[in-house]
Amino acid sequence: MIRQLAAITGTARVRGYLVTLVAFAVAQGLTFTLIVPVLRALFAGDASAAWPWIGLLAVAAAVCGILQYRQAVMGFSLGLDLSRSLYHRLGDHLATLPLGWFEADRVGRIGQLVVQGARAVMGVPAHLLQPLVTSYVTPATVVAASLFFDWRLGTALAVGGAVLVLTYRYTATLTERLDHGVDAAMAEAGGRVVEYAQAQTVLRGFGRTGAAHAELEEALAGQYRAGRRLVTKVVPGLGLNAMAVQGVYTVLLAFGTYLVLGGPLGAAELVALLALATRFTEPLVLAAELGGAVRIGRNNLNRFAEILATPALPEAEGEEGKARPAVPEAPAIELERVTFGYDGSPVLREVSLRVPPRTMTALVGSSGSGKTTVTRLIARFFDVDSGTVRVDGHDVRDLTTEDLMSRLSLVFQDVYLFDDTIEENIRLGRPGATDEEVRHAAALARVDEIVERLPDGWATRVGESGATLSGGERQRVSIARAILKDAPIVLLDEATAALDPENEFAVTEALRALTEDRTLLVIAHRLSTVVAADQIVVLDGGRVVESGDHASLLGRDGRYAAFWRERTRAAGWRLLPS
Ligand SMILES: Nc1ncnc2c1ncn2[C@@H]1O[C@H](COP(=O)(O)OP(=O)(O)OP(=O)(O)O)[C@@H](O)[C@H]1O
Repeated sequence: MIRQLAAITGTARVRGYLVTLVAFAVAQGLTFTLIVPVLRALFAGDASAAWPWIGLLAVAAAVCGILQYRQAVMGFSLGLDLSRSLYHRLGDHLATLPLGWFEADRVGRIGQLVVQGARAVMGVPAHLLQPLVTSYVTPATVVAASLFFDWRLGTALAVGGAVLVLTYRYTATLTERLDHGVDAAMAEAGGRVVEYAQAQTVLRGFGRTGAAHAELEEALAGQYRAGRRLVTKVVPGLGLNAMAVQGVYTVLLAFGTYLVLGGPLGAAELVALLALATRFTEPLVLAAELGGAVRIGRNNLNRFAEILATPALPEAEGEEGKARPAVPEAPAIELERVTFGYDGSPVLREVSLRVPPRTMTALVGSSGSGKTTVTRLIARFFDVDSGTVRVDGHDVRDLTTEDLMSRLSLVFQDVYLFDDTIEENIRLGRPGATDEEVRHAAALARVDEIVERLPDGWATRVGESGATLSGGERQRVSIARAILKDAPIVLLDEATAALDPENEFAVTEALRALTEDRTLLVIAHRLSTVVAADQIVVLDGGRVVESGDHASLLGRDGRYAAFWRERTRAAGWRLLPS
């Protein structure tokens, strides 16, 4: 855990904190132990011999107080720096990760980690390291200092301490294994509750009202079972710990009394022994209780470390803000024998296609044939396994992210709108755009019609993820963004969901404004788009099986002709002889 902390905030900071902590714990142990000479002098009736020790005790207590203050300040500031540094490093690293890494469940987990995990990690120095270090160093100092004053006293405390540490270690291992089970069961139950809440529309729509949701019930039962197993182990463990404390205490008392009666130990030492035993067991009990919290802290640090260790896409060298000129005569988009798989098995196999500048290419194919994957590779969400993806004649790996993205507008189906005004959501397309330019793009995408209906017009916030807008309206805002961005190449995934006639018309108009005089690669779902394309590329099982224009492909009577017949039948169209 210390190594992980050092990796995040720097070795020197952590080392400085640990040194202060150890100094504080030693000072605390010495302060406790100085009671021995004081008591010894007082019991001997020699007050003048007691005063120097009392003076030393006061100095040690003052030093201890100063060090305690110092380590507390250092611990809290280290915690704050830790969370700040984690946020920064996480933010910097996320910006370099492949876009394809950001799947919905990952984003959810990052959210959880940032909110809960960072808070837990923040408390690690002050709430975990401090008690842990003092729990062991203070008793060890007490033992060492007692040995100096009286070897029998020191030996008795050392043996008692060792018995307690061993007992606590044993009970900790009993619960440690079960802790993992409880963690997993709690995570599963938490996930199921969230899923249950999110799936309410579906559940109610299919008559599954009330609490009857088998997966949730099973997860909650699993959590209960894991909790019970933990209780059955923890309670005996706690009992064993308590018995060990009482046992050590009793044995120390009996042993001390025996030594006093036998002569070698004085009453002062016996009182000191019992007083020290009390101070001594407290930190050890605390250390035993901290086991679970240490594991949680370590797990959270591990989760952060895992994200930070995710390799970034290698970034090409290039001058900031400077785009490479397009290679003359090169296709705007070119895939050359591209093979790619998300997790090993290829999803695209030897795919080659060329999209000349200012033409429209339609990608068609059955669900899962790889259409979306082609567009993701062009936008470099991932790097290809083999082959090359070129934009304006350059391998996308040779373009900086900024340069590549300045050439592309992505209009995909999962439109993300921020909880801000429509205007600001559109401005995301080009942050430096003037109000007039934003309004102009909005008008071309027919977003101004939406704004007229909103209660506060342009100032209306669209809610989280644009929740107050319909699917078609959200898409129009995303098209307005792309119009404002004014990139020469547009990658478009046409809406599959049926839009109402008004939205359908508006979206078609908006797309016309966006795609005019641009290079367009579209995952086509509408037959009118397919017919209008300069080139149609048919994908099947990750391979290009046919390409050409509508008439030539129909004439070939192959896969495309079959696709066309099926789609026209489904849409209620009749295929007219050409
Ligand atoms: N992030 C991912 N991780 C793993 N596999 C994926 C991922 N995205 C897609 N796939 C798989 O890759 C294959 C191609 O998916 P892709 O989304 O490119 O197809 P598609 O032709 O666009 O399908 P659809 O028309 O249904 O959107 C599918 O088998 C899919 O399960």
